[in-house]
Amino acid sequence: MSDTLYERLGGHAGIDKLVNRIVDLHLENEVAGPRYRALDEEAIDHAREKVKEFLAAGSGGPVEYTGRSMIETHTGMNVSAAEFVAVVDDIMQAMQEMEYPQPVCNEVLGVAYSLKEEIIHL
Ligand code: HEM
Repeated sequence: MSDTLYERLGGHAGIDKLVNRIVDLHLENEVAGPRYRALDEEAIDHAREKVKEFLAAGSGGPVEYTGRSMIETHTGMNVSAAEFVAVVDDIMQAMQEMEYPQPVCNEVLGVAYSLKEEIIHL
């Protein structure tokens, strides 16, 4: 059997490092940054840990996602399509910096994009 996406992302350690970098990029992001900079440290830490769980569980890792659904989380924010693209750009930039192979980047891109309707304009 081929490796799960979780394994190709480097398992717990890989996802830990990847999501830390993604959230750092979000905080600096010109388009999406204000959303994250508005959170206090506790809320950012919480979101960071939930995103790690979400990615680990969703990629086939031995982890249970204990956070809220994407619809529940993002409802009331009225996230724009531009903010969505900005967030996906950060994910791709972090993955490129960490030199994941292109097929792994493409797979994560596909997963992220599939969530668009559960995140924007809610
Ligand atoms: C594929 C794209 C995305 C994924 C997988 C994702 C995932 C998540 C997860 C797992 C959480 C934590 C849920 C919880 O607290 O239980 C979260 C929180 C959050 N997300 Fe997203 N998100 C995405 C896109 C976006 C976009 C485009 C924005 C807007 C710029 C955004 C803004 C936020 C904010 C501000 C929080 C913190 C909410 C709070 O503390 O109440 N997210 N996201």
